[in-house]
Order: sequence, then structure tokens, then C-alpha cells
Amino acid sequence: MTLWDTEFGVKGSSIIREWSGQVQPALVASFIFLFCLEACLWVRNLRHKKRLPGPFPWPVMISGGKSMAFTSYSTQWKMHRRIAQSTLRAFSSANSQTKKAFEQHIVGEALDLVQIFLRLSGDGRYFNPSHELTVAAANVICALCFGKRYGHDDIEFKTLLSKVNKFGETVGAGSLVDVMPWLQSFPNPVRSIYKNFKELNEEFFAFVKDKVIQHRETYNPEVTRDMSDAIISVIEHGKENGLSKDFVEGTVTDLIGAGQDTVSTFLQWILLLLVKYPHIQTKIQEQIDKVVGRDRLPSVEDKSSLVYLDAFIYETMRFTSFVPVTIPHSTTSDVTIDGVHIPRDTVVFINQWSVNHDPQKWKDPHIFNPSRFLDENGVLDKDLTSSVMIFSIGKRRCIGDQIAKYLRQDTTTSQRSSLAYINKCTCEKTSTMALWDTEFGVKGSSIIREWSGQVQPALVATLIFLFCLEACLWVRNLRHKRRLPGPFPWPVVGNAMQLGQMPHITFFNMAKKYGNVYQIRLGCNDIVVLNGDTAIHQALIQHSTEFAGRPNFISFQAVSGGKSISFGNYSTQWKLHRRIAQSTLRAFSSANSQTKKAFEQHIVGEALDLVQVFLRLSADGRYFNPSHELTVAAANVICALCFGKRYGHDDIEFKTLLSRVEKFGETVGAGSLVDVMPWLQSFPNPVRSIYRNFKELNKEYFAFIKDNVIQHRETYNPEVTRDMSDAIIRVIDKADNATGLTKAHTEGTVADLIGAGLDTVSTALHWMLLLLVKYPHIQTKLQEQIDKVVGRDRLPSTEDKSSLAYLDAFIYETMRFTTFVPFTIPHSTTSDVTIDGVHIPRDTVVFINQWSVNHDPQKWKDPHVFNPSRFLNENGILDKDLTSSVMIFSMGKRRCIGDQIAKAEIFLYSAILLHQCSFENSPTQDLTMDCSYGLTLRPLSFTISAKLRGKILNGA
Ligand code: HEM
Repeated sequence: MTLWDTEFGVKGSSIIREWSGQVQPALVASFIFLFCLEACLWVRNLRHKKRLPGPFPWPVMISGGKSMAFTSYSTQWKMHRRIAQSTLRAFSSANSQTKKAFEQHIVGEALDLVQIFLRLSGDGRYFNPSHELTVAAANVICALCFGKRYGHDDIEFKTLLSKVNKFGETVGAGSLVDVMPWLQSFPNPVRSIYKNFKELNEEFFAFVKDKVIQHRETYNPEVTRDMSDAIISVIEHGKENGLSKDFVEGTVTDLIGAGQDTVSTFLQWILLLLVKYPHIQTKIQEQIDKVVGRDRLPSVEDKSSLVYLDAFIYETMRFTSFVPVTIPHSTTSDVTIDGVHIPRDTVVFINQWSVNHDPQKWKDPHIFNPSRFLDENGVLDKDLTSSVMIFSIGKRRCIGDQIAKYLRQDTTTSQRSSLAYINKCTCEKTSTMALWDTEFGVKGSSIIREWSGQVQPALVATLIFLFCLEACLWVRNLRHKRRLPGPFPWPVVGNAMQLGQMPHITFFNMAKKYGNVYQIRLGCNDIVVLNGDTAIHQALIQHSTEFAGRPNFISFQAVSGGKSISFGNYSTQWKLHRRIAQSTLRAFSSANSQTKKAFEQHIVGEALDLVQVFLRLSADGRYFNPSHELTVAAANVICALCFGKRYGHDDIEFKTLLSRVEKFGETVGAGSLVDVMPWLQSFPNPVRSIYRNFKELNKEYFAFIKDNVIQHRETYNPEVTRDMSDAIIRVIDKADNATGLTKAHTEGTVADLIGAGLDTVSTALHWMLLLLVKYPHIQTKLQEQIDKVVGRDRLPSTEDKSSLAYLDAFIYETMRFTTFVPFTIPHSTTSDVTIDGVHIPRDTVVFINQWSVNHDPQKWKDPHVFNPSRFLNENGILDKDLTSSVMIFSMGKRRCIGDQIAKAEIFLYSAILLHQCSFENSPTQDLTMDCSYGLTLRPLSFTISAKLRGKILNGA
């Protein structure tokens, strides 16, 4: 960690990370080389090689990709498949006993689902069943493989599953990762998707390996507890089969992976179609009631009598064709199909969807109609059901087809009672499902979605056009426009490719060459970068109004319903809006001793909750990732202020929302391509996809806020101000103001306050924990001071702050050293202005590099060394001049309005956590300072363990 720029291994935001760095030469060279190579091969092939019928292939877009993820046909593969297949059969359908046991697993999961659905539907609520269905599907296969299941509130399991769900995005037919392997050789968004894919596979494989190792350690040849044991027994202890130990893990991973996403997707479609077609739901229920009655649950034995349900299931498979194309095949020798000669080693996509929607076979294939599978006597037409293709056919047919069929039947029938509730969840989104190709609003995988269709002509044309246009403007500007100092800007991309993984460090280094005020170009924006205390002070304090604007970036417009204080431009109305937010915050945190006390109580409550949760997660010497818990704790303090309520650490919906909101900063951070190359929005490409995700997360978050504000409006009582929402409603909704602030501003204010305080405070807490375990001697020193000042019989409070100088120094050093908000939110000039002798025109975008202030070697001795003592004088007293030189909350007219409450939170959280617990690094973990770049710099995931120090105090 001594070298700050090399060792701060920042994983940039998905946009920055992949397009930045010195990639332009590599990118351009590779592209030109490949284009020429492909073009030559293509021209040659046009002349020499007989092409099979098909659309005209553009050069480069079509190259022979091979799936990396799946094994090719071989004798070994055959053996491997046979083992997996017979093990599956042995544990699901070999005899009546295994059948019964297997059915019992499903029934148990289904009943659990019913309970959870009913709970989630309490008070007439609507819920997203996705997570629960995924857990249910995964549990059945985990029960078979490991003899154990996971609770629906097991966050780590859910997180793992939600990642595994993304697996299919990359291995689907047509994935650019596979068909353009050269995209892996230099940074670009496709490579980033592939990297994520590799990571998720590693994580999933580690999970499975762990379990298999446990099985190996406790293996007893006399007792086959589950499929893992059975596979270990065949592969490791059976006849010589040429399969190594790794095949055990591989088989189990395959079985769990394959059985999870598919079945849960299937269940999701089933639920969606049931609520979309209530008359079908009713008809199924009537048949179940008739056949099964109301006194017992349906069982597999009822299957033959529940024909309409069977028909519904087959129609769901046919209509949705939710595995539209099989895993890509490859020919093992030359072969002729339908008179077309296909050479050996050709990649083959098998389009199951085309089988299920062939109008020659299916009447009105685009209409959902389960009755198509029943004859006039209501009997299932087996010929027709066997025409549905979803499990593929032949040598690569899915080996889990029988299991999948059981699963969907049992879960569907058992959920009967909860469906009445889910039924209310009207599916407006899918109300246009009658036309299959135009109206099946399928959102493809992030790769396919963005690169498919007829985009290439649009992409190429747009790029060429923009390139020519930019080149002309650029040549003209070179002659006519006086440029500010700064690096040479390339046409179209400007300096985007030079930002590097850590733009704040790149800019800091550029300042050595161009001075503290210089210009870069990103896409079509000239941007001024300010570095160093003097230039930034001059701009934000001496010229505060001139630098108070915000650029009109498209991402900014998506925030807080377009009524954000943080992202809104400078105006009279904005000033009033900010003032209201600021005074409301003050009124609820520091206005007088009573509000101070109440505010402190919220934090103490959350901190004690954290202690409990940490100790629970550390039970039996375990190590855990504190990320989720810290995020909930930080969110709860601000939710308590705004809504008068907090959320439990096991509230899945809240956690899911928070984990999405955490991604917010990736898109609004300085240098986001979404903003500086807005033309990327006009045709499909990966940057547009990232922007769309950003818009969706904002919408989802804003809906959550709005919902709460509306509830406040409905129960508003002018006599009693319960919380900040009430206070803001009073000042904005109810006030007779001529400023034009509307109800939408009320929601915007609350959204801003919660949003701004969420990611920032929780990131600060992440860094503090990481640094505490990285430097145990500092942790001990902090605890010694806390014990001396506070003692062991009460909790630390804000009154102790002035006596806990070393803790204060630790907090300031954490802020300085990590500078976890490396840039402020981008500013914009409101009029022409001159800084450090450099003239900056009005409406120029300005990046303010806080990191450069905190790492200036003129100001800080050894800035790259983490040393809290730098803030203490020889008598151990805090050097206030030095602490006020740390820049993390910005300054001037846009200075953070939550700085006081953030500091109070960070102080109390750290004091209480340190008082109550000691934190340790896992012996197997090499703690790094690697982080992800965005509006905040977040440490990459790490694990710790907490130990109680003495007795637990309750804060009373
Ligand atoms: C350690 C925690 C925090 C840090 C490091 C931090 C830092 C910042 C920074 C750098 C800015 C941008 C200023 C600029 O563009 O010049 C900002 C803006 C803002 N922050 Fe914070 N913040 C923190 C916590 C909070 C909290 C807890 C709240 C509210 C509850 C909050 C509310 C705001 C608001 C409303 C703005 C927009 C100000 C404006 O545009 O005028 N922040 N913060």
C-alpha cells in the first residue's frame, strides 16, 4: 500500500473501467487489423467458398466463436454425463421410495413458498416473487446434492443466486463474448461482461467446492447421504473411469447451476401467466379442487387427473419457449441436413422457439391457449405435448427434464391458496402479449440486447458520420479557438481513453504537466479540471456563484424525479430548495439539545444492532462480508429521520433496493461516458444499456420514496410534525409560496437526502472497518483510548468526542487517505470566470478533484501512508487547521449539507463498534485497498470477524 497509484487497484465503474486507460491505440489498431483481416478472408470466401444460405454476413461481426463454458463431445464426456444422469435418476425416480423422498423436498419448499407469499402479501401488498422462486428452485436441487436447504432470508445464499441468475446472459447463443474472442484482448464493455461472468462462475464454483470438500472429509462408503456422496463414490472410489476429483465438483456445479435458473424462470412465467389470465387460473383451481378436494395437498399421483394443469404447463413451455435456443452445439464431422452441407466443427444454434411457434404445427402460435393440448373429451394429446421442444432432443437433451417437470407441477398446485393474493398483482407490463415477435417485449441479455438486430449499419454509419463531423470541427477549432492548457483531444472520444482506471489519479498526474487548471475533452464536452487546494479554493469560495452550476447531463435528469437539489442547476428556485433541505436536516439533527439527543439515539440504536448482527455472523469463528449490514445501518439512520421508521437487517426488499441504489454512483461519477457521449444513447450499444439500468434503478428508488411520502401526506396533521417528511410537506406542499416549488419537489428533497446519505456514509464505514483490520495496532490504540475515556460500563457518546482525539484523527485520516468521494459531483460555470490566470467560459463542465487536495505532497508528508497521528500535535491534541484541510464534503455553494450528520454518524458508529467489538482479518485474506470507481470509491468485498469485548451494553 505504499504506492498509492499502483496499489490502489481501483475497479472502475463498468463504463469507465472498460473504455479508459491507454486503450485507444490498442483498440483502434485491433479494430483496423481485424477489420482488414476479416475483410480479406471475407472477399476470398465470397469467391472461393460456397456459402450456405443465410443473411449477408458483415465482416468482423461473424467469426467462428466457440462456447468456452461447455465441454465438447468425447468418450470422457459421455462417461461424465452418464454418471450425472444415473445419479439424478437414483435420487429422484429410481424407485417409489426415492420418488417419495424427492416429492417431499418439493412439497416442503412449495409450502414454504406459500407461507412467504402470504406474508409478503400482508396488508394487501404486492411483491416481486422472483427471489423467493429462485431460492425455492435452488433448494430442491441443493437438498438432493448436499442434503440441505437454505432459508429464504439467507442473504449470502440469495446474493449468490441472484448472481448465478446472470449466468445465462453470457452463455446464450450469439453471445459476443464467444463469437468475438478478440474482444477479450483489450478493455471494452464486452470484456467487462465476460469478466463479471468469470467472477460469478468462480464464486459459484467456490460455494460448491466448499460443500463437496466437506462431503469428502466426512465421506462414509456405507452411507450415501446425498448426490454429492453418490458422485464422490462413483468418480473417486468407483471403477477406474479416467475422471479426476475435479469432475465431482464439476458435476455438482453443473447440476445445481442447470437446475436452478431454468426452473425458477419457468416458475416465474407460470405465475405471470396465472395472474395475466385469471380465467385460466380459476379453471385450474376448479379442477384441482375437484380432483384433490380441500383437505389434502395435491401430489404427483394426481397428475393424470389434472390434465388442464398439465396442458397449462405445456402451453407455458411452448408459448414462452423460455430456453429459446439450446446451448450452442458443434458438429463432430461433416454432415448434410435438409440438403445443406455443414462442415465439421461448425457452431450450430438450435432454435427451440421456432419449433414451438411454427404456424404449420400450431394454430395461432402467438396465442396462449392451454386447451390446444386437450382433445374434445378433455384428454391430453400426448402427440402434441411431445412436440413441445424445451429440453432439447438427442445426445445433448437436458438430463434434468423429469425433475423439472415434477418441480413445476408440485409448486404450481401447492401454491394455489397464495395465488389468490398474487392475482392482484396486475400485470400491466405484459398486457400486450398477443403478438409474439413485436409485442413479446423481451429484454435480452445485456450483450445480445445491445448488439443484436440491425444495429450494425446504424452503428457504423453513426460512427463514421460523427468521426467526420468531429474531425472537421476539430481541425477548425485547432485554428480558430484558443484552447486552454491540457492534453491533446482526439476526435469523437476526446481524452476518454486516457482517463485510466482511476481518473482522479490521472488528473492529479496531469496537473504536474499542465498546471492545476487545465482542460480535457470527453466526447463532445470540453471539461475543466481543477486540482489542488489553492485553485479549488479560489473557484469554490472566491467565485462561489460562478461555480455553483451543474451541467445538464442526461444522467442528472433521471435523479429524484428530475427535482434533485444535488443534481439540479443553480437558480433562485434551487437556492430556496437547498435552503429548505438544509434547515430541515438541521432541525432534526442539531437544532437544540433535544433534537441532538434524539438523533444520537437513532445512531446508537443502529450501532448496537450492528454489534449484535456482527457477533451473530461471526459465530463459530466465521468471517463475513459486512457490506450489506453497513448499508442497512447507514440507510436506517436517514430513514428514521425522514420517515420515522427503520428497516430490519433481514428485510429482503429493503436490502435489494439498497444494493441497487449502491450502483447509482457508477453512472454519475465524473467522466461517465453516458453523459459525455450522449449520442451513444441513439443506437444500441453497451453504454446505452448501462444508462438504461441507471434509469431503472432511479425509478425504482424514487417509487419507494414517493410511496412513503404519499403515506405521510395521507396522514398529515399540521399540529404534529412526526419527521422530516412531514416538515418538508409543511414547507413545500402546504406553504403558499410563489417560488414554484411543487409536490414533486417534496419527493425530490426526500429522495436526495436519503440517497446522498446512503452510499457515502456506508462507504465511509466500509473503509473504516477495512483499515481497522488492516492495521490492528491502530485498532488497539483506539480501543485503549476509548476504554480510558469511556470505561467499560457505558457506551461512548458524542460528549466524549473532544476527549477521543485519536479516534477523530483516525476518522480524518480515513477520509483523507481514501478520499472515498474523489471528485465532487460535476459543477458547471454560471458565467465566464478566470482561475489561476486561466479563462473559463460560462457553461463549462468542471471536475473538482478532491483527491488532489488530500494527497498534495506540499501539504501532506508522505501522503500515501496511512497515519492518523499526523493530525495530532506532540501533546496528542487534534490539529484543527490540518483537519479542516481535508476535503471530502466539497466547499462553497455546493458544499454537502449532510456533513454534520455524516460526521456524527461516523464518529458514533466507530466509537461504539470499537468499544464493543474487536475486528479481525481472515487469515486467508490478503487485504488490499482495491476499490471500485464511481461517485464514491468503494472497497472491493472483504470479510472480517468480530469478537465481543467484555459485556454487551444496551445504550439505556
Ligand atoms: C461521509 C459522508 C458524506 C460525504 C463524504 C459527502 C460528500 C458530498 C460531496 C462531495 C458533495 C458534492 C458537493 C459538490 O458538488 O461540490 C455532496 C453533496 C450533497 N450531499 Fe453529501 N456527503 C456525505 C453525506 C451526506 C449526508 C448524510 C447527506 C444528507 C442526509 C448529504 C446530502 C448532500 C446533498 C443534499 C448534497 C447536494 C448539495 C448541492 O448540490 O448543493 N450528504 N456531498
